[in-house]
Amino acid sequence: MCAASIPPVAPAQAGLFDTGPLSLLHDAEGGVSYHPGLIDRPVADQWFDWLREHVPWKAQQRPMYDRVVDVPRLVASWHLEDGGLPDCLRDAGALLRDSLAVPFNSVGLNYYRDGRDSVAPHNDKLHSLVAGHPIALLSLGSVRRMTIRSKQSGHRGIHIDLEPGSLLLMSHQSQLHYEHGVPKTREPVGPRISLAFRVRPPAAG
Ligand SMILES: O=C(O)CCC(=O)C(=O)O
Ligand SMILES: [Fe+2]
Repeated sequence: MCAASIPPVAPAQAGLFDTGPLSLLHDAEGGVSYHPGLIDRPVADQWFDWLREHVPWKAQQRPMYDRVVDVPRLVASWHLEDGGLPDCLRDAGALLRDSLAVPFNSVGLNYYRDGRDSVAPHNDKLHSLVAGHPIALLSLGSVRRMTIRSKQSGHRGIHIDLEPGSLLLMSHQSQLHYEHGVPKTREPVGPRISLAFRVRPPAAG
């Protein structure tokens, strides 16, 4: 079980978001914001260790032009109602649902083994999201840098270092106008896991 020896959820000492959210982009739905220290570091580390070892990580492939290429990270996903949902994912989901008042019902996990793993610039697929609700990315493990860039050419991107225990909140609307990604790096970075909480329409699970 994850987090068996500690309280199910331990938001940072000073309270949820008290360590200072950073507003990165604005729109009518809250834009994009960064919230360091959502989860206390020892809890974040314990969740990371447990998930890394116990999640049935999947290597995926996808077509690219006339080839099939490896997706450069490992993934997993759960519906938050699933019986086999690990405790720490249930706790993290409950914390986010309660504190943000968003009915998150799914979590997608990304495992970046080292600096060669990445996610290319993209927006999350809007057809499999319920409009009006944000995407919440909870980071565990090593720091990785995210780049967020306007889809309009000529705009410089924003770079944000995603620390363990932090939350990045992206509005649904932001997915229309911005792309986000975690580029590969030659820096000697350790492994990182991100938990992406979303509100899926019932049919999409
Ligand atoms: O690892 C991250 O923080 C980003 C993951 C992501 O963009 C996604 O799962 O769609
Ligand atoms: Fe994404």
